[in-house]
Amino acid sequence: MQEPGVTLDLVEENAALRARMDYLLEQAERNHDIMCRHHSFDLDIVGAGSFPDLVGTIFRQLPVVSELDVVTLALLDVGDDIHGTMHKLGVDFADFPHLVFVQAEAELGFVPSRSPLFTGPPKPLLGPYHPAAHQAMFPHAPAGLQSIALVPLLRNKRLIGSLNLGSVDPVRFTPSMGTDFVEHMGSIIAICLENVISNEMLKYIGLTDALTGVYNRRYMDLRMLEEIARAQRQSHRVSCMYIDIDHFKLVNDSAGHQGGDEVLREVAARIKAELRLSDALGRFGGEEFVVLLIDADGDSAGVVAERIRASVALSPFALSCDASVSVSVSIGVATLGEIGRERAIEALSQELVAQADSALYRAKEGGRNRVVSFAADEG
Ligand SMILES: Nc1nc2c(ncn2[C@@H]2O[C@H](COP(=O)(O)OP(=O)(O)OP(=O)(O)O)[C@@H](O)[C@H]2O)c(=O)[nH]1
Repeated sequence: MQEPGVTLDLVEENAALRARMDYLLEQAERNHDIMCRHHSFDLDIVGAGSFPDLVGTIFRQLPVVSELDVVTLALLDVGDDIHGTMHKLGVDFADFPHLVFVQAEAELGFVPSRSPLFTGPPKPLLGPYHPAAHQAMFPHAPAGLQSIALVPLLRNKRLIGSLNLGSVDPVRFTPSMGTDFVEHMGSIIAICLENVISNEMLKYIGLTDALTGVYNRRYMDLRMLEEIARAQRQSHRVSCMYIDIDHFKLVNDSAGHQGGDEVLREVAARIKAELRLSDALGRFGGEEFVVLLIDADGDSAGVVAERIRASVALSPFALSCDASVSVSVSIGVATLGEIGRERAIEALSQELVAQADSALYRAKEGGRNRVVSFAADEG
């Protein structure tokens, strides 16, 4: 027969073990849950089809998945290439207040190793949040932000940015913590970022004219179909301008091919300066540009065309060879009338460009440096 004290000890021990097991089971379930959420987050970012889709997913999901109070991304963007290209592709950065662009590696805050023995890539920095040192990485830090992790984003051992995690919990990130998990997260995010950025750059190259930076003909053809379809749905007007530099051959002959290229770039810039953000400017080839004016009737298109003509003719073009050259443009304008639903969009698009081209022909015939609008009776 056992003594009563021994039985009591066993019961207590049993209860303690049971409580410990319940705790461990709860932890295991919680970890499993976190793992599943991270797995689904990984799948979502790997599947992101564009730059805004990727950064949007990171900013939306990561704070929830990792129970963080703030997540920011800093991208190393020497020469403003990434920011500039995304802007041209229509990314609205106001949608991403936690996205930071830095021009130099030093701004990311990773201290380069002073040890001659260790020259590896930077490691994550975990610890307390100090506004003076870290505010640039957290431009909209939540009140009471206490601890942070700055995780380097590396591709082929090259720093491309940092993933910055923040918590109001002072012990969420401490210098003594292991960094395997955040490094793993950083490496997946770095691959995804590099991937979408390269794809967006390729998309941009495929849609733009390398010399002037404006859209190319392929883009304009597609955009025209899109805009005419929209105009058909919303019953607004679409106008088109065909712009051709006058006697451009003479410009090339006098200023050389390089001087001619500079003139093409400057003409594109002067045209663009007169347009609304919603309008589209493309180079159709050689010295010809086409502008698509959204929600603009014939009269307002004529006014914009006249502004463009005047701005090109107003002042000579200063060239890098110290010479300057005076240039003018001729412009043909056409507007789609009531867009009946029975007409095919492709046919309407071709007709619009052909009418602007025909008006341009008249402008050239009429003496150049002028704007001519297509008249319906030209047929
Ligand atoms: N510099 C430069 N020249 C180009 C480029 N593409 C086409 N050209 C030149 O543009 C000129 C076009 O000449 P033309 O079509 O005869 O027309 P134009 O001299 O402008 O005369 P009009 O249009 O009748 O006023 C040619 O000399 C082409 O070589 C380019 O990318 N760069």
